[in-house]
Amino acid sequence: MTLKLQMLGTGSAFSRKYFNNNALIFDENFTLMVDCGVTAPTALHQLGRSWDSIDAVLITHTHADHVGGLEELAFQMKMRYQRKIPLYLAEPLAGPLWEHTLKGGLYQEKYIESLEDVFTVIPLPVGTPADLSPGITVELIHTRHIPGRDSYSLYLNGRVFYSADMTFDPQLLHQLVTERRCDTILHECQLEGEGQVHTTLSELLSLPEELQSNIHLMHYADNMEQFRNSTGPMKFLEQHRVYEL
Ligand SMILES: Nc1ccn([C@@H]2O[C@@H]3COP(=O)(O)O[C@H]3[C@H]2O)c(=O)n1
Ligand SMILES: [Zn+2]
Ligand SMILES: [Zn+2]
Repeated sequence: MTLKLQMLGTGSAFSRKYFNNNALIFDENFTLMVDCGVTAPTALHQLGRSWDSIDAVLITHTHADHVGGLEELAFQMKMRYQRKIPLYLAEPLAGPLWEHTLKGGLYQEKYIESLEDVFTVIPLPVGTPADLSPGITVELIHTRHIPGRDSYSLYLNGRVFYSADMTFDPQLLHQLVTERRCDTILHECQLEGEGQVHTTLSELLSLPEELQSNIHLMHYADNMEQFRNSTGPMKFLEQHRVYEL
């Protein structure tokens, strides 16, 4: 079975052109949504897909460009489709996701009083692969993003690294490629300025060229076109295009 990737959006948090950096990862049998930001409902609509076509959602961390569409997903599944889909996430994210992000919009006495009332909440282990479907395996890797907040990257099917939001970690990238057979890296990329909470293009360009040739860039700003010829062998992922992983 071929694993496929379709980005619902490829933009940075405040992008207006490219939408939030959310993904569909799918094969013939199963569609996983990776992060569900503010723009995810519109992105799905533009693709002609309904919420009902999503089998599960996975959350990497609780910034709005990654979880801001979950309220609609929860309401639509609960009221329109009468379904509870799996919500995969690292266990430390579950409390904050409900208490700090979703409760304000979703809470209803005796109807929606917890995350479990709208999703089948499935905590994922960190550092150990878990089967989400017969063809999709995910290992969470705890990575640095915002001090004092948990955030996770994904290692898919033992060969594809999905950075989500993270600061530069060349050691991890080297280790994945040299010791763990990683052949595809989908990496966030801050095009300009210092990388306080993200990984910059300059940092990625400091990696060996062979490693760069495995990297596809995402989570980029609206002036991406200005950098088209400045990324070495790295290519920008495009919103809505279907890639075989
Ligand atoms: N210390 C911080 C915290 C946040 N931010 C910006 O807010 C965005 C939240 O979503 P993101 O995709 O993680 O990108 C963050 C920064 O743009 C930032 O630039 N510096
Ligand atoms: Zn983000
Ligand atoms: Zn973030």
